[in-house]
Amino acid sequence: MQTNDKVLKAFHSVKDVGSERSIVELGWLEVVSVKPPKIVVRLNLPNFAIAQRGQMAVDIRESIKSLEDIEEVQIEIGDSSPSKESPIGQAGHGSQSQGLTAIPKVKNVIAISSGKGGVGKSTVAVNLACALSQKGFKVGLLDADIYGPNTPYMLGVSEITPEVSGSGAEQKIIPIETCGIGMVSMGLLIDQNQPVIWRGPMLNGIIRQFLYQASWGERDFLIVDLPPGTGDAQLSLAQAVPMAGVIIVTTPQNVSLQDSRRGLAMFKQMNIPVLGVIENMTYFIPPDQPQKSYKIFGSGGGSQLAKENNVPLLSQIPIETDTFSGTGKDLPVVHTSRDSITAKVFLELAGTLCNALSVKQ
Ligand SMILES: Nc1ncnc2c1ncn2[C@@H]1O[C@H](COP(=O)(O)OP(=O)(O)OP(=O)(O)O)[C@@H](O)[C@H]1O
Repeated sequence: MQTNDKVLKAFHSVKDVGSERSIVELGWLEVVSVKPPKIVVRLNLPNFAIAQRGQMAVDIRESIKSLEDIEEVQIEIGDSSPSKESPIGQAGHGSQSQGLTAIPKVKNVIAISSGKGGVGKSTVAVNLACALSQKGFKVGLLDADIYGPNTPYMLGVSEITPEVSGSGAEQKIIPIETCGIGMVSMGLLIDQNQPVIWRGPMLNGIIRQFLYQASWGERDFLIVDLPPGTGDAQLSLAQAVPMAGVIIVTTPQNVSLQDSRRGLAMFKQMNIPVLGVIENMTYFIPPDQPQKSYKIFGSGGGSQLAKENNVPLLSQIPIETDTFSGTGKDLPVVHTSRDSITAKVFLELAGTLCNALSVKQ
């Protein structure tokens, strides 16, 4: 029989990246119960270390292999009681700390969100995923935007239906591997002719299925492209999985700011780290005069939103014709035109993100 002390010893190798000290020594890990073959532990992380929880969950799972009789570990986050879900619509008061389940072998879950549609959220999600993959990371992309699932088009795989492995309760969706990333889109599995009103309620249940019943395998990053706004998808995701954080995409004009503010406030309320703001369509680069740039949508929106919320402005992305995707045949600019200004901006963004999350490059 394992004692709490013996169990704690097994986790001495799980460390805070910043101080390189064990989370046991730092007092961030508590053993809640030991009932072989299962143990329950609780991670009480200070704010500055929250972004590491995905990696810590993976390391904790790895560490239990050294414990006799223990095959399963349930990881609670924060000082909450086990697995109580807040009903949709009432969450938002620290709900990211309740009953979360990490995806095995998936380290950093990053959501890409925006206040309103059409600002380039999917463009950012797809190109950021490709940029991280070009840096040598294993990257997954979950397109959770059931209202406008664009990523299959942006990756040129809209005609492909993902394969399923196993049978019965063991069935798993196999991500489509393309452009260096593994992608699963709800759009490929939900009938797009079905009225939107039916698709909304379905979302709550299936977002978990896409998180846990896709065979993601080992991924350093899982980028989640959320629908615009502050709806069920955001809440479902926040209540399911520990997230490294969320990135808010906005455009330079002030009109998109009000919606972005609302979105950002919601994530903050749910204790999800806001990693920063990305301003898309900051300036237009004419294809025939690449040395020129025009601020056709005004300026200042991204930096204002970042400043108001005390988060960094992570990146300013230009408008380039190579980035535009509209035909289902245009692959992500980071994949097709590595020398373009936009590809370089995305690669820089990937580096900034790794630094912010203390991920070694
Ligand atoms: N920086 C850019 N340069 C050129 N075209 C862009 C850029 N950003 C986005 N676009 C184009 O604008 C359109 C909308 O972009 P995208 O689908 O990424 O927005 P979205 O915020 O995800 O929209 P939705 O909320 O409808 O899913 C697409 O055709 C995309 O190719």
